[in-house]
Amino acid sequence: MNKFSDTSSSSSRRPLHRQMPDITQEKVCIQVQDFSLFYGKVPALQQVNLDIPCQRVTAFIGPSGCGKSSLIRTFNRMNDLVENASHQGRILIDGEDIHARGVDVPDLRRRVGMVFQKPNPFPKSIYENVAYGLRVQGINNKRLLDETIEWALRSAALWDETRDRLHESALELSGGQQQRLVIARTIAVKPEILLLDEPASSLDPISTLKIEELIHELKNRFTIVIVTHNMQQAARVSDYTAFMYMGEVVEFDNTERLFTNPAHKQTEDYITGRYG
Ligand SMILES: Nc1ncnc2c1ncn2[C@@H]1O[C@H](COP(=O)(O)OP(=O)(O)OP(=O)(O)O)[C@@H](O)[C@H]1O
Repeated sequence: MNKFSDTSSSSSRRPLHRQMPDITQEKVCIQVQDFSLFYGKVPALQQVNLDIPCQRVTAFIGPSGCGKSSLIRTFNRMNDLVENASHQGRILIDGEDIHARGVDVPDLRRRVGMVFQKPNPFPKSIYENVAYGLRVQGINNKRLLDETIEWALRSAALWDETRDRLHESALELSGGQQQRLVIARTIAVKPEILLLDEPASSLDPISTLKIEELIHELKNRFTIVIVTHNMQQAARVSDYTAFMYMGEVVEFDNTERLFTNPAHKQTEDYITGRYG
């Protein structure tokens, strides 16, 4: 049972019209405005509106196929790589429309880093994995590389385990270490936003715990958006949670309130395990 699993009775449920959390005290980092996404003619996201705050952890939860990954993948325009994908509406990051003409997409992907479900280290050394994005930027100064790689590995809670084997293959690391290495590689280029798409779902419980602790540490420096199937994980790591269903955001609120006093019956049914 998670710490927020005591859902309240419907008599104390908040009014259904309330959809957005009170984030007026927060600086907004990502604004999703009337955003719809289609694969061919089939809608995957419908009229999504969401303000995601800076330097907080925002979780997307919802049943399989509800559009969580599709939404997170739009934040760094990964959906550009899907041939038949199209969209309507806008996504603003730091107030700028990411689909506007002239946007530098590789730079957007540096600013908005992404970590996937399965760890995907390159078949290179630990050092060269973390150096990769820096070298792409033309940084080859050894001292600067060494310093940044140490910083990234420390930030990803992997330095102590790798400091003596930096030039060994990354593929020799365990799955959990590989996922922390991928996080180190992602943060080495100093993104503003970290997108985590089910980052722990292929890991054992100890490695999962380490990733969750890491998310807690990293949120002071990055805006984090995480997709997870695991509601306990959403409750543990996030400040805000969006519950999605069939391409729509049904409810978005601060995490504790969403799990203890959901405004919508669909949310309550999902978090109490009635479907999904
Ligand atoms: N490349 C694609 N081409 C066509 N349809 C797609 C593509 N990617 C996703 N979809 C469809 O879009 C809908 C939303 O999928 P998405 O992967 O975003 O959901 P999800 O909530 O992340 O699911 P899961 O939790 O199972 O990963 C689904 O109906 C899915 O089949």
